[in-house]
Amino acid sequence: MPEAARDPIDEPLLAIQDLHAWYGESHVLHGIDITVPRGSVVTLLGRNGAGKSTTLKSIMGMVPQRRGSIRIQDTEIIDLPPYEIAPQGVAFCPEDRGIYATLDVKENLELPPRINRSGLSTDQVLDLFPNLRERLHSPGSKLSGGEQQMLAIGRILRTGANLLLLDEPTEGLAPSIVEQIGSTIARLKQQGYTILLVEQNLKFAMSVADYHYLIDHGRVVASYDRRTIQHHANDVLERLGV
Ligand SMILES: Nc1ncnc2c1ncn2[C@@H]1O[C@H](COP(=O)(O)OP(=O)(O)OP(=O)(O)O)[C@@H](O)[C@H]1O
Repeated sequence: MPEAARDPIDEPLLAIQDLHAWYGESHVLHGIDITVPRGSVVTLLGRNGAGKSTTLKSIMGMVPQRRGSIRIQDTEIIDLPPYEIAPQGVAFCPEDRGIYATLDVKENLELPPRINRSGLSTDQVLDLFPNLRERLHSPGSKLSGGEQQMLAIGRILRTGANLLLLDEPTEGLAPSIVEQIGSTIARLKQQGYTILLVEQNLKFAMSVADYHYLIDHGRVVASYDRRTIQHHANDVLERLGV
């Protein structure tokens, strides 16, 4: 089939099948199936405790007990440790953003190792987030929530990852900053990045994503594309408990 005629869903960059995960005795994911096409933005929606963060952490190898299949392109990563998963081109931005309070913006940015040469330079990250350029020598503890989020995203762009896992990037941010994060995600998508993000803000999710998975009690209970989610927005809001 010619490249242009192919449906992107045929070319998943990330494919998760029958993923189970445990914290000790506690079985929290019960057979998750998710496909993330290359170059798409996909959201995981669901109420608190549904298993969204655990899904991202499982991809990154940060949940010690997991079973099923997680493939990045053609590589099975379910049994790999995090330091072997990152070189597959995947990076994780945690919900707490993971900014080191005593390091300044430049030091925080330059901390993670590069996994390949396609990683952005510090200058390129600062072009993407001009606010950070003005704060280059401010310690992490003095940054606003929005600046911390931009720094957290900028930091993973430096690594050279092309699959970005973002855990609630808009949480606690003012509407104007949420808008900036939305524009950044759209720009990253245009540049060819693939993004899987956890969101509770449905309006934001609908504005940035191509596909959505609704998670409840560790299972995918519904999935939507850009068009179908419009028809089910009320239903989804109810399931999010907002
Ligand atoms: N480190 C942990 N140890 C034990 N249980 C955990 C741990 N982290 C999460 N859980 C539990 O696993 C379940 C799924 O949590 P998870 O954080 O994946 O949910 P979530 O959908 O991301 O919600 P939230 O937005 O509240 O983080 C919840 O019952 C939670 O209490």
